[in-house]
Amino acid sequence: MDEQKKRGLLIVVEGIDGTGKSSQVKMLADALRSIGEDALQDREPSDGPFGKILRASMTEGRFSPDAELEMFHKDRRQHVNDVILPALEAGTHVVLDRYYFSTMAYQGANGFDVAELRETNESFAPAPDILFILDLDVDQALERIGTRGDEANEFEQRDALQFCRDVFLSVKDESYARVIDSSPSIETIHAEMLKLALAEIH
Ligand SMILES: Nc1ncnc2c1ncn2[C@@H]1O[C@H](COP(=O)(O)OP(=O)(O)O)[C@@H](O)[C@H]1O
Ligand SMILES: Cc1cn([C@H]2C[C@H](O)[C@@H](COP(=O)(O)OP(=O)(O)O)O2)c(=O)[nH]c1=O
Repeated sequence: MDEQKKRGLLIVVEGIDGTGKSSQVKMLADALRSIGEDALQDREPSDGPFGKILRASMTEGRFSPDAELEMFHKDRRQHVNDVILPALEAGTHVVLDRYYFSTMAYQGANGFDVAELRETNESFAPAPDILFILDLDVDQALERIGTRGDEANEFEQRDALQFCRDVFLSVKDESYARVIDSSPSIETIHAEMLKLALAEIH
């Protein structure tokens, strides 16, 4: 009997802007493929139709908070059904840059109830097999993304990012969560994440 193909792992990378998510997701997916694992690198907002609308709105003008939240949920439903679940069932690991924890954080900072956001998302989106929480002091993160905007904008941005950092850390005790200090070098962080991912895969 041919061996049942093992289901892929959903590996999620979260953290505030500037913690190194995009860098780490690419390095981890590349490293897994280099050792013969099937791995898909992906992101939310996704590259699907609703994700494209959301990304365009970041520069062309934001939706109202309610409309934006609905669009994130539409994007995630389509992404889960058409991309994530099929890949996992085919035995492919999905290494994801942002997921519903970012909804809890950023739409939570926008006034929505964080617990409700989690409940709504977990009613249709599978929990991750591993969640890497890239953690970094907000001021260090702002240094990295180089946005030293005008004073008012900076305080507002800093407060929102602190709220987001606290939301990400609020799930650190879940069995699938791994908090990663993001102040060391990119290579040091990558080595730690790869080791933790391989421990779950094998
Ligand atoms: N561990 C790190 N140490 C120093 N700089 C980093 C580190 N990780 C990422 N960076 C830099 O910070 C910036 C944001 O990285 P990026 O991967 O885009 O983060 P994110 O996707 O979380 O916003 C980039 O210029 C990147 O080179
Ligand atoms: C996935 C997701 C992202 N976002 C926000 C976080 C980012 O500011 C923005 C775009 O995501 P992204 O392209 O990852 O921006 P960045 O490179 O700055 O991380 O969308 C939400 O507000 N809610 C969500 O559910």
